[in-house]
Amino acid sequence: MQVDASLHVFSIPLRTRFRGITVREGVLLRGDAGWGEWSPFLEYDDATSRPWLACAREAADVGWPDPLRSEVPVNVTVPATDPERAHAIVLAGGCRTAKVKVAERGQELADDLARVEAVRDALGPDGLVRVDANGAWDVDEAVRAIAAIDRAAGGLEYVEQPVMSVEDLAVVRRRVDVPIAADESIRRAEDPYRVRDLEAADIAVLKVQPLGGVRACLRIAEDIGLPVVVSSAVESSVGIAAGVALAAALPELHHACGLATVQLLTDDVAVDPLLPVDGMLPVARAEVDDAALDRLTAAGDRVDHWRRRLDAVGNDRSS
Ligand SMILES: O=C(O)CCC(=O)C1=CC=C[C@@H](O)[C@@H]1C(=O)O
Ligand SMILES: [Mg+2]
Repeated sequence: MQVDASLHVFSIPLRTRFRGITVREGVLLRGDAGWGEWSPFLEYDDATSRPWLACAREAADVGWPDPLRSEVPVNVTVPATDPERAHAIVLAGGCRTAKVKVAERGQELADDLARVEAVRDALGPDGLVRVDANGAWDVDEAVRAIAAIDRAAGGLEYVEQPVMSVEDLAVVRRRVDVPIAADESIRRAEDPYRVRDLEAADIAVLKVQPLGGVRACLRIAEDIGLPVVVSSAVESSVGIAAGVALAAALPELHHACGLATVQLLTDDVAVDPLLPVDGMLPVARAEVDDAALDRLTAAGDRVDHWRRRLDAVGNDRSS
């Protein structure tokens, strides 16, 4: 049993391995405005994890700006899995846009081509296919792979972070016809605005936890001057609600968002999990389900781990 009822450590297995993880852990914090989620990935250091905490505190203590829309279009997220599974995930997802992971370590370009072909087959000709390489290619690999994947997909909406550095991103953007989206070049960069200054991307992917919350992201969206795709960090519905709040408060939203990732989890902490209906998520806070909290409570040593981590990040004032 946990002592502090306003703090809860959860552990939820994933359906399919995603970004190297099979279980999602994090902390739910309750404040005057409701629940917030703090779930920096396990390998992140204290400084990297601090904006994630600002996002959780905004949710718990203050709440979010008023929404400008009542629902948000989303993509189904397809892990770097085999074509049959990718096909089934897209069919089950019920979305018109699919985001497909490519360039996974240990796989070949042929694996990516087979996966995007299967995704296109499942979506039909009118759906949109986008891919995310998480910066795994060098410039020449990216140029070759993007052309091949674009053909296999029957046309790509965009490619997210094909190469890691923002300088290389700018070079790739000038050598391919497919639009470029920046993710790590914004959320992991010392200066997110170099993407704008180097004209390195056509689209900005914004994630509320790594970038410090809804208000912080609204400022970035305004200053960066690019169309925005709000994407998740594979949170429970409590964390996803913050991303939905950002997508709902953006003055303009032209693309589906990467916020349907509760589908990647085997369970959730909410009474009504934030799952898409006809490719749309409702703009709503997640109501936490006490029975789910009990069911999904992390083991004692993991609770201790997260409490220590929270103390370190909360008390560290070095930046
Ligand atoms: O954007 C989506 O469809 C889902 C979220 C997603 O892809 C990611 C969430 C968290 C970590 C990342 O590896 C990954 C991404 O790079 O965008
Ligand atoms: Mg990405």
